[in-house]
Amino acid sequence: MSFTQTEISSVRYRGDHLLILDQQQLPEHTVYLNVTKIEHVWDAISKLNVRGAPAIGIAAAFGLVIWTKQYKGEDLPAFLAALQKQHDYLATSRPTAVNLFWAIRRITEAAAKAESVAQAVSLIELEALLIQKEDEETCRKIGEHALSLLKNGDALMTICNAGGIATARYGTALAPFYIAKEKGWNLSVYANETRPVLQGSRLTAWELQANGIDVTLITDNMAAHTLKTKNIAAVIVGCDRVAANGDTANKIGTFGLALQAKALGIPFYVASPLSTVDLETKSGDDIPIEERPAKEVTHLAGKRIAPEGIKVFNPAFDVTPAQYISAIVTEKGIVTGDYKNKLPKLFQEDQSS
Ligand SMILES: CSC[C@@H](O)[C@@H](O)C(=O)COP(=O)(O)O
Repeated sequence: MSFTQTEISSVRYRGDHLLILDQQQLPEHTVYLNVTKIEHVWDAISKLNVRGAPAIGIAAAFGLVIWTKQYKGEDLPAFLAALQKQHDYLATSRPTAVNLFWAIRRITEAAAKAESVAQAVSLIELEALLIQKEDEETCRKIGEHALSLLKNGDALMTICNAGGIATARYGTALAPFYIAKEKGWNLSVYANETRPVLQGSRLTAWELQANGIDVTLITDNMAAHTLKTKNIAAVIVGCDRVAANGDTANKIGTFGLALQAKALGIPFYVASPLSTVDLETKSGDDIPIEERPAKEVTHLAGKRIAPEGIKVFNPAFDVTPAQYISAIVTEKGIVTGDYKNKLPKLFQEDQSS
């Protein structure tokens, strides 16, 4: 199967239903789930059919949209109270990626401006469409900024999937590869397979290969050796939540990569939309880390690979302390060091522009 960046779309809004690219079936099958109910959106987020911080936010926002389309009633306060309940319900689907909470809050805030239920429904739809459109623009800008840290011919390393299918388009950490290709540059990337659920091998390798980008797959325990021997210019990763002090939660294994990069003197970059920066979370210690079912560790492709009854620890994310992060690349530019003082300034500029 081959596609271009224009065709990649993790969430497609179709008025009364959503088409969600089922990322659990990739790379074997490219299947869109037909989603007609908010409960299905909750399930799709929780079961990783749609995953990646921005895509989770987009799916949740449209989940509220399809709920409004089924709502019967003309009383605005009752509608807003019911909307808040649906907001709170979706907020329980996954805990770490702050884009989920950011997006559904934007939806309830948009609805609060309405003077009738009909107007609220229309404002909610517009807001969800805007969140999706803005994310595409944001990702492109992140890609352009990230590229300014790189040069033609560089080899990089990444983990998990922070690509087009984790966002509206382009991705965050993978955006520079797409922009580089447009410019006729040659960037190559080593993708960590990303146990336990293999977003690196199933998604990143698939997405980049389908777009003609030079990608080499490695298992997670090959990272240090690869960094040391393959002349890697930088590690670039996405993120699920950046705390006010720059500590960053991303897919489990990211912290290990940051430590390895530091030990080898290789820059470690985090690609982050401002929607993933959470100034209300003071430090990495305050970021809730999702723990997922043991079966993700004890089984591979449905086959048991560990003894029955074994104890399992399965954190989905880890936190890289700010001191290991060479730069955070946002749509508003690149921030290096002193994140605590510099990150809030990006939001101030955001409001004045
Ligand atoms: C642009 S996506 C950024 C992050 O959400 C990504 O790196 C990641 O860790 C995703 O984890 P996942 O558990 O697959 O949702």
